[in-house]
Amino acid sequence: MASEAPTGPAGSGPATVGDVLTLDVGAPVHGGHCLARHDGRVVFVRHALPGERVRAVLTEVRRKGYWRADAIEVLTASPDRVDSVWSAAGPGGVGGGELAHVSLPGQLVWKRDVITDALRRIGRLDADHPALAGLSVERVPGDLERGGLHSRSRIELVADGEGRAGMHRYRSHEVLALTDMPFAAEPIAAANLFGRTWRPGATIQAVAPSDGEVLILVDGEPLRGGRRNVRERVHLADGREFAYRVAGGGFWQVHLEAARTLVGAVLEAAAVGPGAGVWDLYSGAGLFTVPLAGEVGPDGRVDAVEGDPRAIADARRNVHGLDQAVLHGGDVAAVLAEHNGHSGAAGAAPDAVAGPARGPAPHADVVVLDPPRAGAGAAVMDAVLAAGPDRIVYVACDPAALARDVAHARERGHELVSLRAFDLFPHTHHVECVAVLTPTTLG
Ligand SMILES: C[S@@+](CC[C@H](N)C(=O)[O-])C[C@H]1O[C@@H](n2cnc3c(N)ncnc32)[C@H](O)[C@@H]1O
Repeated sequence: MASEAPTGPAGSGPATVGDVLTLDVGAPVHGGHCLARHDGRVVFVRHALPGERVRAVLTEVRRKGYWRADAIEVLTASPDRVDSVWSAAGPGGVGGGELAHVSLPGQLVWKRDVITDALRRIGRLDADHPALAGLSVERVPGDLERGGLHSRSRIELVADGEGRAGMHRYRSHEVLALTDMPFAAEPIAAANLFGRTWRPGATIQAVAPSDGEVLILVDGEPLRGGRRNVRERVHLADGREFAYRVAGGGFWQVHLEAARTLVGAVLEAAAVGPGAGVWDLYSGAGLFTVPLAGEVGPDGRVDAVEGDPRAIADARRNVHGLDQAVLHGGDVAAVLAEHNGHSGAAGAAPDAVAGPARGPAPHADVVVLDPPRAGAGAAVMDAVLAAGPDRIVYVACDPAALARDVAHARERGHELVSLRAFDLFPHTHHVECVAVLTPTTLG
């Protein structure tokens, strides 16, 4: 049973999980929490908003570190507070809907503030850095009309001990059964995932591709047998269209509008023309590789590096007929380290799977990189800088990792010259950035 702990500066005794505190909530921080303090100690509070006063139950207590808490009662509400669009993701519920109690405009402000904070604190950008000055998080088409719901072409569920589809409780392995998943695209919502039983413990993946029927994989196997891949089509605003084969359980941008939005933003940021040399790192099934190969044309070259063999197999098919696209399978750091100091022709990059040369070309005019949440890291960033690009286009799903890599590049003579951010995960803390870095010695 929760107990009210004193909120004064002294004499509160050892705090324990379940204690309830009154907290004045401060700025949002990366991960979907807001910052508060209790007796000088940092408390990361979920389900709250900046400026609110809340009663919050402690969910994690570190003797010498920070605490975590869930807001369970709002004493003074922010104007951005709304009724949660997904109560199952509320206090004590599943993870993945940590901004469901925030208005859609408020979510954009929240995410902008988190990006700005990360780039100032971790990236060491000045408060008035031009890339931050005009930053606003862009909403993608359809989200306002749908209230930020039904935008995901992919969801993953887990069956509980009774075979009911659900998701993990936040920061727990416990599965909570659900009756729906309001972020799933309509074709997935219509697939009756919650109206049947599954093998207890099974992982259920549902994919609604832009071209074709919903695919359901249970522990990686197609529910009804047959195909494991889906077809995706990406239509750009200028009328161009690209087609892809993608492994059902493999990586593809999740929001219905994400692939189109990011390809458009990357092509604009990369600004490559015929004959250019491009590296496309963490290239997946070739979402950027295919259009970049079109931009550089037959006289250019796109070296794509990807570690997942399924994605590389799909990419090989997706770049069919584009001889200027050269695929390299393997860990990005290993492929680039192997290449370092070798010419493309003489290098021995691990598992070069297509094209005339065995390693990425030693020089790149533009490097596009789209790493996983952990970011690229120092070794990859050093290899990117060593390729001497005029532009680095960094697609980031984690503002803190982006900020670390930006700091590394800035210490080595590159500057962040533009930054866009897209809300591709409404009602969650996630946000996608497209950053451009250029050498300070240029121009
Ligand atoms: C965020 S996804 C981007 C994929 C692609 N750019 C897209 O937008 O569809 C990151 C990709 O990096 C790959 N990856 C993750 N870590 C890697 C590593 N160390 N080396 C090579 N590829 C890696 C994953 O398999 C995944 O395909």
